[in-house]
Amino acid sequence: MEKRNCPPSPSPRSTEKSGRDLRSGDSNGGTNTNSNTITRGEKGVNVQVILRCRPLSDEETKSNTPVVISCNERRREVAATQIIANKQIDRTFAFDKVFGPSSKQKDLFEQSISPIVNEVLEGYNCTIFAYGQTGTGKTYTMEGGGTRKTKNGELPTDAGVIPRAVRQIFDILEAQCAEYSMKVTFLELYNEEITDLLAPEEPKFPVPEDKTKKPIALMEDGKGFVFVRGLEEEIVYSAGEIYKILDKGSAKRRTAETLLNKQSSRSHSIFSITIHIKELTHEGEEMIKIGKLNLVDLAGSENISRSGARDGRAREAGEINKSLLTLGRVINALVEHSGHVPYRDSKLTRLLRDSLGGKTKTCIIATISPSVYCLEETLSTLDYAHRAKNIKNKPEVNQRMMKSAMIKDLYYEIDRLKQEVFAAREKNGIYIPRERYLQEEAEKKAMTEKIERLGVDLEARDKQLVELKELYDAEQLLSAELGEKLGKTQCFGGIASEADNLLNELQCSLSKQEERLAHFAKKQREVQTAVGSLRESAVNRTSHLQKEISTAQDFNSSVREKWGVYMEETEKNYIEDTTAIDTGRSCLAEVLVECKGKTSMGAQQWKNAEDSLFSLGKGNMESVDSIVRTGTETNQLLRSKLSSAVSSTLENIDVANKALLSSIDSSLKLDHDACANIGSILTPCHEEMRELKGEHQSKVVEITENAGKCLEEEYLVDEPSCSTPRRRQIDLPSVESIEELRTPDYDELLKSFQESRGSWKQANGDMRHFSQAQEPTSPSVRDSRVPLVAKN
Ligand SMILES: Nc1ncnc2c1ncn2[C@@H]1O[C@H](COP(=O)(O)OP(=O)(O)OP(=O)(O)O)[C@@H](O)[C@H]1O
Repeated sequence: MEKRNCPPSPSPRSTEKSGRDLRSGDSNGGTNTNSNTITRGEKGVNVQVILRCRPLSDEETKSNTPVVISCNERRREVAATQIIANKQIDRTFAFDKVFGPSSKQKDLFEQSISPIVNEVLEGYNCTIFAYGQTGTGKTYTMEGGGTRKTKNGELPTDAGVIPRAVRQIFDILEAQCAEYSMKVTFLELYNEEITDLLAPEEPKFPVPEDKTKKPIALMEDGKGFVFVRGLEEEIVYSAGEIYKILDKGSAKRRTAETLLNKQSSRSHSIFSITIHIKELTHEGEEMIKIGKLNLVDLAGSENISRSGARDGRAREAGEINKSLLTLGRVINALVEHSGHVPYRDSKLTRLLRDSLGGKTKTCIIATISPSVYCLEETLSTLDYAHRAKNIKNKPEVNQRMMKSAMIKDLYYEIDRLKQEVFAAREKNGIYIPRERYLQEEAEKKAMTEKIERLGVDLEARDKQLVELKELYDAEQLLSAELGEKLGKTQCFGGIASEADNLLNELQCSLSKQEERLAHFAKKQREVQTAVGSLRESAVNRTSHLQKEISTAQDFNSSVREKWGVYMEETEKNYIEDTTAIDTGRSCLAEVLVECKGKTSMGAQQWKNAEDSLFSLGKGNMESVDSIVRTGTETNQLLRSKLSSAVSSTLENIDVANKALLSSIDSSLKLDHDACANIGSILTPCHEEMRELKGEHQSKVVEITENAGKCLEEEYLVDEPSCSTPRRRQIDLPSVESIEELRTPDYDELLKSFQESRGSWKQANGDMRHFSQAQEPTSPSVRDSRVPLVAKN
């Protein structure tokens, strides 16, 4: 809140550290001892002011932001520390209740708000404001933190005043088994325009954001009560629904990014809960008790330029200031008991008129930050809130309504709404019932005529006034002349008394003229005031009508647009449906034709069967019988034969199966034995082969060595020695020796092998294996042996 917007607060009695300045300011002569009981003076009840200081945010803690606020909850005091000219100065403020940085949502509600909610249930109107700089926790206090889910029906710990109040209302009413209904409204005030935050989302098509939030009008009824025309009222059946409504409303709330708080809300919001409770009088008459709770979350009260808002939001800044400024002025006027309280200067104060000096019970929750960087704003908030403590309201319980009267009222309301709906549905252009439109037009005309008449009257009276003034001046002149003459004629006694009389008469007439003149002047003033107010109300009504007409036109064009789209869609669907129906119809016809053919064919067959049966039945009934009988007998015979054949076959199969199984068993056994034999033969063979291989290798080495020697000794190339060499005896191998080296053929090899094995087996005494190995039965055995022998 800008300093210049603040109401001029009494100069603080600041002290240095040693002394403390307690600014109780309670006009009733001291601080409230019981914060829950609002101080009741002769002239009314003081507005209750609660102070809440939020904790440092994580970022502030990380950056070691110095704390300059200390809260003493027990003494209900808040102290702000300032350093001025190197001196520490503490300024202390007392409130009805103080909640420090570690205070819980639950504590604040139970200690300060819960009693107010009880009073709402008693039939009072109550208002709770949250006032403070952006980011100090107004929304947190009113709505709650981010947690939206309820656990086992319990509210989350960070739930704020609104959900807790609703929960308490439901709990109490249900415990009392009361018959009641509850409805809520949620509106936003931004740039002096009111928006319904619960209005259904109208446009299906992309519409600029501002158009979806149509401003709605603030009206005054005949008794001077302010109301918001056409505001959506949602009936609530459970506390849980409130979150949905809050979410719906909050999503619509305008927020703009500022340097101080990214989600800083630049608008005021008013959430109202109205409860109707049925009561029975002693006489058994049904009465309705009505209580209303307004929960107001004001826009950030800080200095706009400090928050970083720039050109684009100049108007916004101005308008927000306008509302808060007027709020401050209203508070000032109330505190100072000025004759004129400027409620009408802003919509906020018009809407909350009854909460400020009216019949409503009011509580202000002032929120502050503990940071040194917010000290200026904090002091401003503390001053503001402290000053507001002196406002006195005169709370009154709302008059109970007779149920029957209320029902009657509701019927009227329903009728009015029906008319509006009808007009909206039927008419093109203006969406108010024709009757009302005509009435308003007639009123407007009458008012214009009245203004004109009054204007003419005023002119005539002006003329009259001028004439009277002239007359008065002439009389004054005459009186002066007569006075003079009287002086001259003093000596003449008779003449003097005559003149005296004349003078008296003249003075009498003069005073009469004066009276008439004053009367005319008063009349003229009255007429001028009446004309002024008529003119003002005419202008208001005209602008209101224009607004309504433009809203209606907007609505009309959007409906037309929707209607166009709807017609297009319908036509498309109609064409699609017609085609589908045609296709279906032709398919059906085809199927029907087919069915018909099949039916007639069936009928024909049926007829044929009938005919043949008939002819059979007629002529050959007996023969048919005998045929059937013979057939049955033959059938039985065949069946018995078949069954005996089947059983004997099955037996045979069984026997054959068994034989097959036993032969398979013996074959398997033989196989097994053979495998075992082969295994026992193969093991020694393998051993032998290894030995042979060893021998062969040593032989190969020997041969290679011999060949080398031979080459060296016998076949060296002769080198020239220039002399005739001595004759040498060359030792050539004989043909037989060469033949000996040749590999014998397979049969011979086999034979020699068998002989060698025979001698080996005999040496081992295993005749059985030997005899079996002599004649290899399986080709695999032979195959595996041949290459082994050939290799070695
Ligand atoms: N008493 C508190 N305890 C814990 N966190 C808090 C408290 N008060 C505020 N905060 C946190 O501080 C941040 C700002 O709070 P909030 O949005 O309620 O401020 P505000 O005054 O409503 O701001 P604006 O004017 O921009 O709407 C939020 O993150 C909120 O959770």
